[in-house]
Amino acid sequence: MTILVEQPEFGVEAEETKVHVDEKELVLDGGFVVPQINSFGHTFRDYDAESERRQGVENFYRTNHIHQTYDFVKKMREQYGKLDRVEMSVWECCELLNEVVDESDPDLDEPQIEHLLQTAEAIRRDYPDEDWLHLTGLIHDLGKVLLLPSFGELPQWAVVGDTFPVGCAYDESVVHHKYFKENPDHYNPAYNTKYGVYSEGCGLNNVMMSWGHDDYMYLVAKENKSTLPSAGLFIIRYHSFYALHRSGAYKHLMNEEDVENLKWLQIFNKYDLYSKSKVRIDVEKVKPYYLSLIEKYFPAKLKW
Ligand SMILES: O[C@H]1[C@H](O)[C@@H](O)[C@H](O)[C@@H](O)[C@H]1O
Ligand SMILES: [Fe+2]
Ligand SMILES: [Fe+2]
Repeated sequence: MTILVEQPEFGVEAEETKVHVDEKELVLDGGFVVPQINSFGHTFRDYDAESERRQGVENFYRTNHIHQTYDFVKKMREQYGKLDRVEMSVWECCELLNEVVDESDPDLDEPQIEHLLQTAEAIRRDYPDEDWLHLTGLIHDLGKVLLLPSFGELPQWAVVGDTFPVGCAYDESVVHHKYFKENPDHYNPAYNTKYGVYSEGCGLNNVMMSWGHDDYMYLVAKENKSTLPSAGLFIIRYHSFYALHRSGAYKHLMNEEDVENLKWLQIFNKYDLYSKSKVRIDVEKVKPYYLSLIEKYFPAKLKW
């Protein structure tokens, strides 16, 4: 089933999506209600709104932008590519996420497992036949376990937040862009031009993204031979790449397959972002369904 609304153009906020307008909220034809405000009374992804989370989120992005360099990402990819830390199932990993708090998110202070289930269940209601997309919703943020001791206890700036390419100029649409002025790559002529070390249409697969939960979870899914379709893996890998999927930056690096997959990512993003709420999901009730999907698309035990 398809959502019978036009997808917003790049850079156009969801409020402008052509849907039924009901004073405070928007109803997508599939049934999903896009709220106008988050749990803190602000519009979503408003990084300047005065709220209890604002300063912490800005500090987070400052450190993130200073430290995410080309060399750092290369090192992390090599290190984590070994997948030699933990062995466990996908569901065990979901349960671990209960311990995790994300300091980069202005819209959410609930335990992460709630967010996973809220995303997955909202997608399931509107796209009942796309079971791969339900599972993608459930697992897209599992990479945040990198914050936990057995996964190397990485600092928040190396795990969460929006992602962006390294090895070429940092685009102005990246949240709190000004802090890149403190990043050494910003002054390196090999890395600070539009293309940097890349070329027109080279494909995102050849681009190094800032290191975090997206790229890590993609690696885990791919190396453990998940049978999720390419769009599912793409969503996991680039769901935090707002500069691309919301602002349309870096499109010159995409190839044809990326263009196709981006359509699914933009659908997914609505559910990832706007399902964040205080409404709890009954974990035990939905667990059997998700266990059956995990069994369909993943081996019983994965290397992490
Ligand atoms: O703060 C959030 C959070 O870390 C999400 O998991 C990530 O996907 C978003 O891009 C980011 O804005
Ligand atoms: Fe995420
Ligand atoms: Fe998410």
